[in-house]
Amino acid sequence: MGPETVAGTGRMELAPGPYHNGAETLLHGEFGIYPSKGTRYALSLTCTELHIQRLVPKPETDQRTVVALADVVGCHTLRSRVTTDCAAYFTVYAYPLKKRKVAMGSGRARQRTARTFQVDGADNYNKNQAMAEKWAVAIKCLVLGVPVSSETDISLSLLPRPRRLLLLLNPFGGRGNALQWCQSHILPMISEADISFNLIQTERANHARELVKGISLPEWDGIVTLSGDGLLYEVINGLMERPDWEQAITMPVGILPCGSGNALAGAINFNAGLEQAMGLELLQNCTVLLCHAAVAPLDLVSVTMASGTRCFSFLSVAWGFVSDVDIESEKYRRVGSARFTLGTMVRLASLHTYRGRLSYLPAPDGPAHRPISRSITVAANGRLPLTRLPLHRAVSDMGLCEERQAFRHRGPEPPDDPSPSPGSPPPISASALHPQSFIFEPAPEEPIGAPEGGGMDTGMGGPPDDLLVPLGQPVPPSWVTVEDDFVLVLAIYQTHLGADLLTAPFACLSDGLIHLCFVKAGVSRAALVRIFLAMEKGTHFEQACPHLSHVPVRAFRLEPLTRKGILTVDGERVEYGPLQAQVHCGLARLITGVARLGGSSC
Ligand SMILES: Nc1ncnc2c1ncn2[C@@H]1O[C@H](COP(=O)(O)OP(=O)(O)OP(=O)(O)O)[C@@H](O)[C@H]1O
Repeated sequence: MGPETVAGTGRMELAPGPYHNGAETLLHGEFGIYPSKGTRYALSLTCTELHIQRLVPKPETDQRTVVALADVVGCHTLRSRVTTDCAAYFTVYAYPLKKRKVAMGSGRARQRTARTFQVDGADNYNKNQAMAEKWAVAIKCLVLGVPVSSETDISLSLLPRPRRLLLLLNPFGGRGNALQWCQSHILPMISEADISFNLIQTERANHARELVKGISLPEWDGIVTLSGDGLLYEVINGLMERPDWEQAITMPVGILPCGSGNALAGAINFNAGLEQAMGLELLQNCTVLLCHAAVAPLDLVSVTMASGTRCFSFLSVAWGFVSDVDIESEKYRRVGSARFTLGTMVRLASLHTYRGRLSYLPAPDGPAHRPISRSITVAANGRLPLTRLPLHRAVSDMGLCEERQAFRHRGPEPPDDPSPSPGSPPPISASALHPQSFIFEPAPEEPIGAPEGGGMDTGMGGPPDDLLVPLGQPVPPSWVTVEDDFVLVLAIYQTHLGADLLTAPFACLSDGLIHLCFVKAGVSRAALVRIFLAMEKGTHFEQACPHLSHVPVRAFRLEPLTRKGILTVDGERVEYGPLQAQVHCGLARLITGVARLGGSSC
């Protein structure tokens, strides 16, 4: 069905129906375009798309442009500097993925499009402005996940107030181009999304950690790191070290990948259903998602070392091949993510094995979802100054100026429901993927749960590790122990180990599971290479390599018996020696940009 004249109005409008694949049309109207060339367009807005159909001059074909709202970051209303112009305007900012010719890389990039429509149906400005605002509000609501239907009375009061984000940038992350990417790609986009921000460059390791320990949290709607995974690790641990950690850790955190590994960004990209991406494409994807505001619960794993040090990890604990490559490849940092390929080749040439004892508490068939009561208070007693970029050049150059929109507070966020999403994939059961290992302490009849004595209290902040006993004591009888020679042991809780390494495709952000993966000695170099190559697509488990095992667990203990080695937590080197860990389901909140059941907005 094509455009039709709506009776009584004399205006060409798009009618809902098969034209929009059956999706409900929320708004439709006919507008000019800016700069004006006499061209007229019919616009139709559904929950997921903006359809743009040229009407005058009539196109020879029935071609229309469809803008996916998933690619839209914001919409602004504008007015002409010419006072006699009674038209109002609105601009839609979108970043669709486009193929481009490049010598290397994926050959895709998001390209900014800013389309400005002229609302001129009425003969006075106020009426045209009200219509432009209605469109801008509807588009922004859809981008932010505010429910809108054709019955909704669309007005400014539907919109939450603009978000305030604390951006922390490590100028030395990855290849050191975080600041440049921030200025050229991130800040223009988040300004178009009406996000206020304060950008702070870290000056040293642990700066971000100290900073988040001291900030006034109600001033912010989220803390976002512009670096690799290491800076977010600092933020998470800084929040957990606060006396008010229980409230602090509910602060939504986000990541804009400017590091070399970018594992969590890879997981966020995957969670959003986007194609695997690297470099600038991944950064653009994550920035678009950040503009979409949706927040999801994120599992944290509490890791305790022999010295009693406890930290909170969102990604992985690694020993052997993975941690060796990670730390030894630091010296190739200038080549960016290729440092891992280089490091892998060097390590393969001198493949080490490590003897160790690995004990774990297998996960029961269902995911470990423990609801955590949380609420966020939003106050407006700004302490750190908020900065706002001047509006994007393209707007001010056009002879139009930005409308000031009076955003109204919607009051404090209601407590969100951290209950499991019914849509999440079922967990892989321990029995389905049980490793062919020598088991020391089988005790299948023991109930899985807290050990006698109620678990371990570290005396530090954070929730008690109710599944662990002190490192000096034997693991509870319900645990399984494997003693062997390993090439690598990797406890991973997100899908990705690097932006292009889909290591645990079955993992979810908050499935309450630690995916314990290990490769035992005896694996050939060729088989190991095949595993890592297949990991790019996440098909390595389909190879049925007898040396590769995966067990979903709730807690584990790793006791290295080889004297020297490297242990990492989220890619950061930690003391070498015994350590143990347990998962805390959905303890943190991650800005994912994709609304899921149980999620919320920041
Ligand atoms: N200004 C700074 N100077 C030196 N080190 C810093 C600074 N800011 C942060 N760091 C430290 O740099 C380390 C690396 O940072 P980050 O992990 O963010 O980048 P990366 O290593 O390039 O990325 P990835 O972890 O994804 O490989 C972290 O341990 C962090 O604590």
